Amino acid sequence: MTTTTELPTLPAGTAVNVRGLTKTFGGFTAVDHIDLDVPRGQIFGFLGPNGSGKTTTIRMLTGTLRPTAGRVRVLGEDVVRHSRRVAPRIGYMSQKFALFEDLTVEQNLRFYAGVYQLPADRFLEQRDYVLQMADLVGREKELTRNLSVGWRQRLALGTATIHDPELLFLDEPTSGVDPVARRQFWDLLYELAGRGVTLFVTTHYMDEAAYCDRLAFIYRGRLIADGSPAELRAGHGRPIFDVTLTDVDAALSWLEAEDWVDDAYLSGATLHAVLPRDSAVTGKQLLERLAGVGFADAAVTPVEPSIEDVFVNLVTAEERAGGPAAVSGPARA
Ligand SMILES: Nc1ncnc2c1ncn2[C@@H]1O[C@H](COP(=O)(O)OP(=O)(O)OP(=O)(O)O)[C@@H](O)[C@H]1O
Repeated sequence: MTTTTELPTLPAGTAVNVRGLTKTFGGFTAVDHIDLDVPRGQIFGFLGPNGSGKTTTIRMLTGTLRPTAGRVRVLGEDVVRHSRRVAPRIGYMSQKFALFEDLTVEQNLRFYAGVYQLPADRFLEQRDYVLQMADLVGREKELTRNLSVGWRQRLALGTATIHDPELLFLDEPTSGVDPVARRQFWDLLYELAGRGVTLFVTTHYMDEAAYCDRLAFIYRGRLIADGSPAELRAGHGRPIFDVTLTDVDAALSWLEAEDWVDDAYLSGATLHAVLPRDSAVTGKQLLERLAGVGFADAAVTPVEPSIEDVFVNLVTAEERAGGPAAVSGPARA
């Protein structure tokens, strides 16, 4: 049942404050007692694999889905009780880009300005800003259906910000676009953050984590860590070696079976071998052991943990501790 008691006062600098947020669909728990605090003016990255509960969380934060339990406060308002007060102050760019294909770029912007009841003069001001910010100047009259995915993504950002929101939720905004367009899109997000907009961004691209001020990891509906990228990396605390060689699959199997190796997995084209926190095994010894079992062409380099390493480590720990059985739940109702 949703809590309806008055909530205690929050520090002024908090954009999102969530306690015990839970959503169940039938017998399946998609979001499981999440606590979150997002400071104003920050880029907050909400990371997790497909089906981990990111969209369900965002929908509860934006007031479009009622929580099964828990408290949600956005910009100081209780979203469950006062979603109408919050709506004009937030923007939401959904995973599927809610754009009208048969309308032009400008008509889409005008439509969303209408949804937010922007006065005509304010619309003109905001339209000019959004077109310039999203680099859409000159494309005002183009039909949305004729735009490439990258341009649609920019237009979707434009429609989500046409009313100049204080807080913007972006659900996998860079999904399905090439790495160059992804990088350029992040530049747009930095521009918005530079104007003081708080950004809550979900992604399953681990490299995008580095662009965020603060991160939270969700896995199977549960929050398994949060902190700044530096804090999360420092918390990893175990030696990692990058292993390059020809027979990656065989080396992976061998490393996984060795009891002096904590974890081994593919990281891009190379292998990462994670040793226990108190391991005395050096890179040179690891190389010798690999050579000793026939991996003669192996090269070993010590590396600092990336955010992906941190996430793999957390997921492994969660699984060893016996988390819920399946990442995917039932089909959507
Ligand atoms: N309306 C619904 N009815 C039943 N199950 C649902 C519903 N919405 C979401 N789910 C399930 O809840 C789980 C979390 O889904 P959610 O969309 O929040 O994940 P996600 O992390 O956003 O992943 P993706 O990026 O793939 O959308 C999934 O197992 C999904 O199938």
